Amino acid sequence: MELSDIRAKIDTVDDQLLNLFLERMRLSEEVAAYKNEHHLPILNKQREREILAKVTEQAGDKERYAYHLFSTLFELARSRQAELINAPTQVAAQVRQSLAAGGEVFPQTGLVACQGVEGAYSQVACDRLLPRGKIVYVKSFEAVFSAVESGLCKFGVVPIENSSNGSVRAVYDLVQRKNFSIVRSTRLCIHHELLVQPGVKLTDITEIYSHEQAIGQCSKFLSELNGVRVIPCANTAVAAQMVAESGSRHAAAISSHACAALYGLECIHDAIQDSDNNYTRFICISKEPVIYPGANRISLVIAFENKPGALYEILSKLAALDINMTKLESCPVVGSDFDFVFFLELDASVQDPSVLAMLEEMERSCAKFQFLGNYAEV
Ligand SMILES: C=C(O[C@@H]1C=C(C(=O)O)C=C[C@H]1O)C(=O)O
Repeated sequence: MELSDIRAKIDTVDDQLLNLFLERMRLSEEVAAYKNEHHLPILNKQREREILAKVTEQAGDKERYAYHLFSTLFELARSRQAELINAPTQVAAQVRQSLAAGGEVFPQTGLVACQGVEGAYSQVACDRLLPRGKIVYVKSFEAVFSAVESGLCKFGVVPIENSSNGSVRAVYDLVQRKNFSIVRSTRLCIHHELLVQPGVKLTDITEIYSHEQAIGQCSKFLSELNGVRVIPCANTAVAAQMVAESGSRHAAAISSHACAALYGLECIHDAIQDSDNNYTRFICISKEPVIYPGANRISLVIAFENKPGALYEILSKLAALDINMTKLESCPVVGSDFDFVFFLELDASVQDPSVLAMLEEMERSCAKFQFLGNYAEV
């Protein structure tokens, strides 16, 4: 048989399939109305199991394809039923409230909580994110969140991920736990330097201080040094301040070029980070959910049932809308038996009704769904 003849037959089958599919969806809409009237749950696992047992038995060697096809049909039927039955989603309500709170432009002024001291990379990020904001320095990431939570500061700035060292888990944990909203983000190119008291040589150094992230980003350089203790501290700028104030001729700090001038230190090695393309992304958080004009990036935390195809189902929704995913990372839930949450970032805006509809669908189908914000990267 010619290829065109086979394809003509496939076309006929597709027509039949489509009609049957539409008929199946229509029937599941009827079921939805019945369930609504009788207060029954959408999911009926037993019924699905029975159908799967029957169709896989009838499918012979195509058993696993039939399983996949019918699992997808159930998913679509349930999703449609949820659309018809469910009360409005939380994400829709949150988006409505956030857009209303957003006003015309991103605020130009306000107090911003920033971890560290003058010269910290977070301070550079603060200047970029809110050029006319007034910085309040605090000791830890947690303290940034507390300052915003208590209303002391309108905004907080924290690092969220680094291009060579991955996500800053502590920050992701805080954003989730405390229900904060991301309202802006920025990316800084980070160059680390080794700073010492004037005149100190590399061979004099026995202790190097820096923040854990910076230590991780300079691992190659550090592995080539002998007899040196690497000591984590709160911040790269704090490390420079400590070396300056200690007056020690055996201590060095991994810190920024700006901190050398700020704390009267000398750079004896520059660009010591593993990669020249070393970027850190910082986010600006606020207590209230707000979406400002120009928002084009969405951050989410989701979790779903641990079953084959679960992640695929989520990703297929994005593919269907041609949405670019800029981040997908799985993280174990602390204290659980290998439960995972996923961090997602999308190039999308909730102003697009199809994007909002997709988020609602995700919320309905995911065991956990948290909308962290829709914001602009500046
Ligand atoms: C359509 C129904 O709702 C859901 C979808 C099913 C399906 O698509 O066949 C089966 C069971 C339910 O989980 C139903 O209850 O019959």
